[in-house]
Amino acid sequence: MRILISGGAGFIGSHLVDKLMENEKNEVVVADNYFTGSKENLKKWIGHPRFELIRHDVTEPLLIEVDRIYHLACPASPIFYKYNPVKTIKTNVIGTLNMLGLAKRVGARILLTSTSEVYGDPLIHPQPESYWGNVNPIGVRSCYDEGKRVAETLMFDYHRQHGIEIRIARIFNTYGPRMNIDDGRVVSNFIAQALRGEALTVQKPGTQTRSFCYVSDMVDGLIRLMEGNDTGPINIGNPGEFTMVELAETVKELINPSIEIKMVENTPDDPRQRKPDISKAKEVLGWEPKVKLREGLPLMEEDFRLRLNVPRN
Ligand SMILES: O=c1ccn([C@@H]2O[C@H](COP(=O)(O)OP(=O)(O)O[C@H]3OC[C@@H](O)[C@H](O)[C@H]3O)[C@@H](O)[C@H]2O)c(=O)[nH]1
Repeated sequence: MRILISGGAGFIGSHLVDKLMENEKNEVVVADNYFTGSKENLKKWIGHPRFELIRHDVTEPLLIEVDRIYHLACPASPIFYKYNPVKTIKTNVIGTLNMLGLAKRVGARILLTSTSEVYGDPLIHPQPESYWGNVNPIGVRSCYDEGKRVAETLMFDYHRQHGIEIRIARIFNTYGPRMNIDDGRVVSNFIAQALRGEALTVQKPGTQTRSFCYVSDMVDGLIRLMEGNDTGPINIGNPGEFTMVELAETVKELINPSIEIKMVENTPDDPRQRKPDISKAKEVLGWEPKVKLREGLPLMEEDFRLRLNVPRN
């Protein structure tokens, strides 16, 4: 099978490449513009006969013969997606149109990685796929959450109008090795701060919650969804829910007990609670996450120690 991964040089994308390359029948093509992804994440595959890496921005059309498209391309960290919001919404809308156009032309099945952010600041907890969400259409996060909502709409319209085979995953907060050190998301920030001996920056009020999924579980869920029979949307996330203060305390305990935890200002529209209802993923995909936060954090710590050159004492 020939498989295209848009955004495949990102941290989730590159773990997906590793998993798909294990199957000798797969050929993998990655298209990435390297805005947040990097060649470094794929260096072990460069030159491999079943692997190809293209510098490509999904807001431009791509002509290529493939059987499967994993459409991941889009900056995912709030700092990066808010940096150039017009570009973010173009990536979600024009990028998804281009990927759907390609799927239509070559008859490929396409999977969109949507997001838990489609639920906005949710009024239902935990969030099932049937919940329509509580999203601010004109806020600073809208380029991403409304962008992904339009991307989901486009997927279903191409499915209904043109019979394209679609799959939609709603990804909840994901972490693991190869995240950018300066990614800006909370787990990578806290681990980098703990290793550098800096205070952990908990954004106020600190009682907001997130549920963190380790990247290998995420990749397993995405492949099951692609190869299964259900269009989705399906939540893929770990239901273990933590406040940001609890997360900071856990990182402090596991990585550097001598650091401080300080409260800092937050950004607008930060969702107050988030936890996936994964009953559909269990039932339809036979999927549930295996790696607990206390197991995943040390794996990420190892990777960050190497890249930050902070050896264990
Ligand atoms: O240094 C920090 C960074 C973040 N935070 C807090 O940690 C929480 C999580 O923030 P992150 O930036 O890691 O991620 P968010 O949950 O806001 O968004 C993420 O959600 C799901 C994914 O689909 C998206 O890729 C991403 O947008 C927020 O409440 C934020 O205020 C801190 O307390 N300190």
